[in-house]
Amino acid sequence: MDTKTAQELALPVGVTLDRFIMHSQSAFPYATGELSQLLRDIALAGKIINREINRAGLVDIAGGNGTENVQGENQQKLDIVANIRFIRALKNGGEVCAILSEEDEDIIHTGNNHGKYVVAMDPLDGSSNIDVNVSIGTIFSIYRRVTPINGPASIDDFLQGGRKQVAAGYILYGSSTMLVYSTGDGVNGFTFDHSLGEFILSHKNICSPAKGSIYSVNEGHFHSYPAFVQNYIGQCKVKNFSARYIGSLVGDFHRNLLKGGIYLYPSTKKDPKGKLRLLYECYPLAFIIEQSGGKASDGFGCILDIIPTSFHQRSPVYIGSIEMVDAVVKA
Ligand SMILES: O=P(O)(O)OC[C@H]1O[C@](O)(COP(=O)(O)O)[C@@H](O)[C@@H]1O
Ligand SMILES: [Mg+2]
Ligand SMILES: [Mg+2]
Repeated sequence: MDTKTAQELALPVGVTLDRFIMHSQSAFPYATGELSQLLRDIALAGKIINREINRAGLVDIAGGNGTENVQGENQQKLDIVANIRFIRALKNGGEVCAILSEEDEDIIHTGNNHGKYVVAMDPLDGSSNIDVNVSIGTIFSIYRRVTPINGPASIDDFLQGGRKQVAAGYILYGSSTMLVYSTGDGVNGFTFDHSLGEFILSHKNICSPAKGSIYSVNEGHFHSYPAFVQNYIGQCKVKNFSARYIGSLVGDFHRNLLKGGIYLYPSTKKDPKGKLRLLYECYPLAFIIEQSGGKASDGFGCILDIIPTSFHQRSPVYIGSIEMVDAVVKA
């Protein structure tokens, strides 16, 4: 008979997100728990959206909705479902006084005027991949409000600039579901354990490798990219780098964050400002990549130093391993 120790018989389940948040909070003696609660609300919304995504093909929430968002893009049903689920979770959580979403033109006031935080979000990233079972995600960015508590939030709360984010992250709905975030003290990743219904710490203190050999860019637009980008793509081919592009920013970003690589969405003749949105795509991922030792540039300077002027403004973005981002802007 093979006798096992208690430890072997009952392997620890690992550190739950809840415990990790509590532990991180205890490092800040004056913390009052609102940001911790907000992170839990985001995790809850992520679990609900994950469930909706997993069963989208079984219930009638797959495909287009026949409506357009403020960007003039055709909304997928899941774009709208994810948007509603996130807004509801943040409203009910009580810590967020206002939300800016890719799917809505203007600020969404939650009615929690006592709330200290505002959230900018891309509820469903990689919409073109929803119906074809390719990884998609949610991206979020959190600011402490600058307008007085107990009054309504305003545009000033959202146009503070990327370096004023107090936390940011994403949820990746892929072969596993992961929540990756930072509160300015390193980057950690949590994998969703369906059987427990818990996010469990699986990637502690993620560091972006300084070098990489993966480049992610839509080469279909090659001829309308600026010369330095065309040069850089040429250099990647000469060096036999691997081209990996799934068309979901969160999925491409996450792979390159772990393995080393660069994601590029340059300006094009059609979109001189690029495609991606500064406040809820570029800023939050730039926050994560800088916290992990990588870099995010618009081709001229750091993404986090761009002064924001409008809710849905776009920016070219080159993000990933520091030596690769330095190389593209010099190409
Ligand atoms: O089809 P393209 O032009 O390569 O663009 C793909 C990019 O656009 C996006 O889908 C934009 O995000 P949304 O899906 O949230 O609108 C990114 O996820 C992706 O990297
Ligand atoms: Mg997006
Ligand atoms: Mg989106």
